Amino acid sequence: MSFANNAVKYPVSIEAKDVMITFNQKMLFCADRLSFSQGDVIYLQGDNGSGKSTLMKLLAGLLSPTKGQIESHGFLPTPWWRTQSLLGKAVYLHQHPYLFEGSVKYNLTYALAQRSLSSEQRKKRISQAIHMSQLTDLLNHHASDLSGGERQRLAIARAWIAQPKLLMLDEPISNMDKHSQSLVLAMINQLKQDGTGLLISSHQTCGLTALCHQYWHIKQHTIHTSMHVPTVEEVHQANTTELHYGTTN
Ligand SMILES: Nc1ncnc2c1ncn2[C@@H]1O[C@H](COP(=O)(O)OP(=O)(O)OP(=O)(O)O)[C@@H](O)[C@H]1O
Repeated sequence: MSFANNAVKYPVSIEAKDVMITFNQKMLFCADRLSFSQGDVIYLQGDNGSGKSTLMKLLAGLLSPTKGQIESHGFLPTPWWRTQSLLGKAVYLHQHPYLFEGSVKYNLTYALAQRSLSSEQRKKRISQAIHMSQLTDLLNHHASDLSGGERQRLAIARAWIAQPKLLMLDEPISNMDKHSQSLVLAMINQLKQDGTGLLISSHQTCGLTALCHQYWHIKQHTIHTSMHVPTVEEVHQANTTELHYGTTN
């Protein structure tokens, strides 16, 4: 695996230990140990309401666990003025992504504003993203005028440009037709090649989940981890069994 574009000496990681989260006195989920590192590509699965988005928010530092610790390793020291030390480390891309007020072009160029790249590199990366996401015809459109699928495509193109070390994608291909899905898949695959750690939630087992080599499953309020990612056939088989016989465990 190459970390060429994410030039770091040590891969970064976020670790959760003995975490539990409750809402209104009811436990949503617990987990003994979760480790999300640069280079990992993890498929996160769970029924609606099982807590996939909540887990991503915990790892991004947007929420705190009711019990347990979430630690980051290998990142630059947190600035003194930041009270929540996890914020800004693992980037969380919401399934209904927030876009900046302004054009598609502005959204894509702003992503690189804080990175120390030469203007030549900056231009190259932006034009590559525009090409990969096929947003050329929409560049001057206002981001708020885009369709749901286009918004997601733009948000992923923006993340591709910014190239975070750890990126969590919440249902990145929901709302998308096959063509958009394949564009997004290519961008995510390239992030994977560049060593970005990816945690991807999806309801479908598909080309996207086939990129993953770890599996986190939220089932019965517990997060189970495995190095085996279920195939489309295995998921189909499990669903058919549950439909016929009900869930037994
Ligand atoms: N801040 C909160 N306060 C109270 N309950 C919350 C809060 N955030 C989430 N929940 C509840 O926690 C449960 C899990 O929500 P979450 O969005 O994490 O599930 P999910 O697995 O991502 O669902 P989906 O697949 O439908 O997107 C839901 O029942 C939700 O209503």
